[in-house]
Amino acid sequence: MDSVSLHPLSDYIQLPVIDFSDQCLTPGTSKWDKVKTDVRKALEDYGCFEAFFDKVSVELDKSVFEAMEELFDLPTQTKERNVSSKPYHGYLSQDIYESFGIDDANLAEKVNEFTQQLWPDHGNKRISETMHGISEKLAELDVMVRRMIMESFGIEKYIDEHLDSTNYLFRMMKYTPPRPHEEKKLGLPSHTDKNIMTILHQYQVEGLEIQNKDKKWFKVKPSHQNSFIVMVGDSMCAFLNGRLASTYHRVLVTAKKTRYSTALFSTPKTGVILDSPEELIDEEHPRVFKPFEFNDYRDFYNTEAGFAAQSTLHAFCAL
Ligand SMILES: O=C(O)CCC(=O)C(=O)O
Ligand SMILES: [Fe+2]
Repeated sequence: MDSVSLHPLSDYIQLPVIDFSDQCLTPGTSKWDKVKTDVRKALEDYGCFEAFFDKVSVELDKSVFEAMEELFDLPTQTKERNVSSKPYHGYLSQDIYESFGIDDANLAEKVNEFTQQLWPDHGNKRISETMHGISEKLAELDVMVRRMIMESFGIEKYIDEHLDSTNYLFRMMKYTPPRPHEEKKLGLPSHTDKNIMTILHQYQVEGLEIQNKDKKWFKVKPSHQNSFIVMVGDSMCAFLNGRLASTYHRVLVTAKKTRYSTALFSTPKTGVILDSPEELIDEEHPRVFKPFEFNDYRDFYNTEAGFAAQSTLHAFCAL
């Protein structure tokens, strides 16, 4: 982990805010095309944007927050029962950072399996419904954004195949506040997400920071409670032949309050080979990456070389 003392306190950035709350936001409408243009521009400029999305109601948001408090309050031994066959998909704990993971969180039975890991007798219906509820809604947002991105690059004919080749991981994060004598603490070091797209949400306590094109760090402060930060991951970057870059981000905690956040990651399914459609490769845009399988990429990230690389994606598969 890089040393916190190297990080001066960052300024705030106002990311583009894009409104996804319109019930009539459907493909083919002029409203859709306008939002699509904004999404493409924001992702070219920042690799991320703030989505205003009121399909996640204030009540649901509150239930997710309360459920997280309850989950993280469980004894460590219980929390460690959240395991997954995939590395880094289960319960993790390192220094001030702790997190749970739910594979295929948009499917009710998979979320039930998660609560059954923690409460083997009868699961936890309330928490299952809450976590499934938010994952389902955020998956809708993810699908809209990916559809817009693909349309904007003229590769809409691959949308169904692309959507079929991915699944969702939902993670819940807790960051313990720095001790009284500490000004700040790095909760997550600088990284790009390895998956396709990520939708992040922080609960009241800030800490998420992103790097802009000039490599300067900025604190992200969403402008609404119903805001979600939508980010390009390395797999989307590779799929688009590098036409959108993934965003470097980190969590630097300065507040004296516990920070909770959630993330929905759209992720390539096991066995799927990530390759750019031929429409995105021409003389002006030569092929940037070799095709790859996502698990191989994640395994590479877990090696010393992969973790140390300035860009894991380039180190792994750049031509
Ligand atoms: O907690 C956050 O806001 C960010 C989490 C994150 O970047 C990640 O889990 O990859
Ligand atoms: Fe991340």
